[in-house]
Amino acid sequence: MSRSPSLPERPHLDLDPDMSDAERLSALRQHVERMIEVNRELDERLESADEQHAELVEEVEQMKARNEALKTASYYIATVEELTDDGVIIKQHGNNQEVLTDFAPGLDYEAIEPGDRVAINDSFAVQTLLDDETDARAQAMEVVESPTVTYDDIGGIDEQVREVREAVEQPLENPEMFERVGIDPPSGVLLYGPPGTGKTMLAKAVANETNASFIKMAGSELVQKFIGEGARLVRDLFKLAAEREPVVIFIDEIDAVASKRTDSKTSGDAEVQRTMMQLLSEMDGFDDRGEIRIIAATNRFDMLDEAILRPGRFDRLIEVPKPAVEGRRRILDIHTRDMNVSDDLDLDELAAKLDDYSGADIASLTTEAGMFAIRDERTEVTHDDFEAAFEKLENVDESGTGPISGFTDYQY
Ligand SMILES: Nc1ncnc2c1ncn2[C@@H]1O[C@H](COP(=O)(O)OP(=O)(O)OP(=O)(O)O)[C@@H](O)[C@H]1O
Repeated sequence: MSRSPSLPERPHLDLDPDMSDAERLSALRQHVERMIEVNRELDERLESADEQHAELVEEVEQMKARNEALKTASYYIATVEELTDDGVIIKQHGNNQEVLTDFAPGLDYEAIEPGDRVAINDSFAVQTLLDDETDARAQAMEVVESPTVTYDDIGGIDEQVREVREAVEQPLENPEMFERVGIDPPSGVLLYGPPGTGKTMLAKAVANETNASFIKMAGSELVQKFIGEGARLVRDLFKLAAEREPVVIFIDEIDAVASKRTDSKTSGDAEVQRTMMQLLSEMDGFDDRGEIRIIAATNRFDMLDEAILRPGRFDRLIEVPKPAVEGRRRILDIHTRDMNVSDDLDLDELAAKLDDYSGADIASLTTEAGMFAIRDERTEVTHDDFEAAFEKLENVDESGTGPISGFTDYQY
């Protein structure tokens, strides 16, 4: 907005004592005329300032309304195809529907170009331009430069740790070994098993031990939260990985994007298919990708489309089960090692009774036991606290509202 020019100068009346009456009269007349002129100029300025004020008030109202709308509504994502005199042509992601529409009031349409991604509302009006920082890419992926989880933090699944190290660590650290032997390293590793058994930990630990970055993407989010963007995000995921080598890509809940084909032809299914095809094509072009290893996880092995299990894709399958009693004992050890526990704590006894508990369940149990001590204003956690925590979690489970991940339904 341009600044207003300075105000007109106030007229000055200069009367010389030697002036004749006629001269005085003429000077006064001129002064009055000049005053009228300045007054008129000021009136005009005032009017235009009023107009500007009204415009600004309207703009603020529009911004407020847009802000509110942005805060409350959920939008669809579209790409701008063309800006025409009649409006803007956009193509909605997901269903590829092309629509001639308009911009919401107050949107700076000059900043928008074909190819830009925008958010549109139910009536297709363009609500906002999505810039790279608010981009779904940033939200959909968790990037950890150097994860801190180590193999020592993982209990009860030593054999799985060994297999993952062999499939992921060796190709990253010792690629020439595979060349010399003349075999391709396993392409992708698929960890399957019930929730909360340490699959994510395992992927993070292997990234940590190989000094690789860790990029996580959740399959369920791809299809539920970033509707219409799945394929693009998968492409972005591999692009980002290539920028960050060495890197471990972790795709959690891969069943959400790679489940068996269903017969229905809904656009949702087509979208999931597109996302999976993109994933497969990225994996097929994987050989020459250098130091990128890919690990996926699922609780629903039975749901997976066989296409993703073919050689060159997820060709190393590792089952991560719930821990047996020795595993539970080890996990209890790990989760109590930084706790201030009393001498009476009998972890063997606890491990024996935590039948069907996952690692995540055991982690909740130890936190819960600590909470009992805190409630009693004690700093030492006793065996009874663990018993009380156990009772509580068992009851929560019976009422069906529990936080216990291992007790959720799964098939694998
Ligand atoms: N084997 C284990 N050893 C030690 N802690 C474990 C183990 N498994 C799970 N945990 C605890 O449970 C938490 C969740 O585990 P994690 O996210 O690795 O499970 P997951 O198998 O990836 O689960 P989901 O299938 O639900 O994604 C961990 O942060 C850790 O505290």
